Amino acid sequence: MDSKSTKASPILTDPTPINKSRLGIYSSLLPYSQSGPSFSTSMLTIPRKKPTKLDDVRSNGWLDAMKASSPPRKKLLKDSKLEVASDDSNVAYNSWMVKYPSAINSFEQIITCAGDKKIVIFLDYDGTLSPIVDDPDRAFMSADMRSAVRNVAKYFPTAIISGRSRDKVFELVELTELYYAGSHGMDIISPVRDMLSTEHSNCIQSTDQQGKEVNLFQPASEFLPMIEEVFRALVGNTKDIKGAKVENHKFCASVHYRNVEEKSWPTIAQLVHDVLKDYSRLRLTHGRKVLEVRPVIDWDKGRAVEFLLESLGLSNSDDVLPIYIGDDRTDEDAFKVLRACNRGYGILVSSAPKESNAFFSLKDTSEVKEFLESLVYWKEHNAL
Ligand SMILES: O=P(O)(O)OC[C@H]1O[C@H](O[C@H]2O[C@H](CO)[C@@H](O)[C@H](O)[C@H]2O)[C@H](O)[C@@H](O)[C@@H]1O
Repeated sequence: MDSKSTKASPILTDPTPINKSRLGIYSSLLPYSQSGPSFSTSMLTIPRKKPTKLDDVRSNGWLDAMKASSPPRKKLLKDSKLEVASDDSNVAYNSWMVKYPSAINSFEQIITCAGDKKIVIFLDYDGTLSPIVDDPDRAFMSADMRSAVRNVAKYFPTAIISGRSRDKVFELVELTELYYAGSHGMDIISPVRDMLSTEHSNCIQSTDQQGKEVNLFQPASEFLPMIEEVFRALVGNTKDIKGAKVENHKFCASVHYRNVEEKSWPTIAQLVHDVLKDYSRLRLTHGRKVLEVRPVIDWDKGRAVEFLLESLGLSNSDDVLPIYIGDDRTDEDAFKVLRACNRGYGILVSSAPKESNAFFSLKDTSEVKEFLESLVYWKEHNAL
């Protein structure tokens, strides 16, 4: 393996105060700020409440984020009150779709805009290619979805960008014709390009499972032992919480609370917080009923999209139309990149209204499949 690097590392040597804010622990929100009040205390005596065990996660916003982290599953309608509520949510969803139109209904508009441009497809995995299920180990992709992705990849360069480890997502997708980025884009396999490997630090030439020469880019490689250590601590700390599950995704770790009783959410959040407080170079982000622990580096799914476009020789080009389909908060970083450079489209998969940087929406994984199939049909029947 030949490691060449010249460009600055994306690793941020973050000073502690910034890390605290990244963790959501703003000093002004802490019950007992170390810095003290900015006005004279001789004028005013503020009675201070004794901190309780769960104050950290109540004050830093983790709990609110956890409650809002995934749309509730549809309940069976048993009475008329629920029917009214359902009608209301349909109205809310339909008016939300004015801002985020269906990518299926807007298909003509999308392909008109594509014109002769080269379409590049980026796909998230969980909630996009496989429906959200209770057990992350059983989030399988249907055979029809696999076939839709395989067909899309015949005509358009296609990459999967997942929060899971690259190996895990490859095991689930099983398609060798795609490019894969695991650990929220912190572990990327891309085609060999000499120019690229000298521009990015931590980019090395390697071989993939099929023995093909590839570029392996791992901007957070130095965090590997730290994530392993934190993973063990998280497993230990949460072992008595019924339903909790911790996954090691190589450059990040996930703590799932989907199967944990809601009354124990403050406890699990506090236990994760207790581990993280000793790691100022790690931060926490929120996914769908999952707390995600990741390095404080200037790298995310958006940067991964830019990197992959560059690896494919398709960056800075007006004849390229990237389309990114994803359902999660981490996908917003990719939507933002596409919106900021004013090319390509983010498509949010959501059955509930939520603010997004995407341009279009799809309701669920079956609509994702339909959209991918439409692209293939269009390519086979209309494109040159
Ligand atoms: O970037 P993604 O490919 O969407 O991965 C994000 C997380 O996905 C998985 O968790 C989510 O899906 C599970 C299976 O449906 C579900 O049980 C869980 O509640 C969801 O959060 C994965 O297990 C996580 O590690 C990923 O970070």
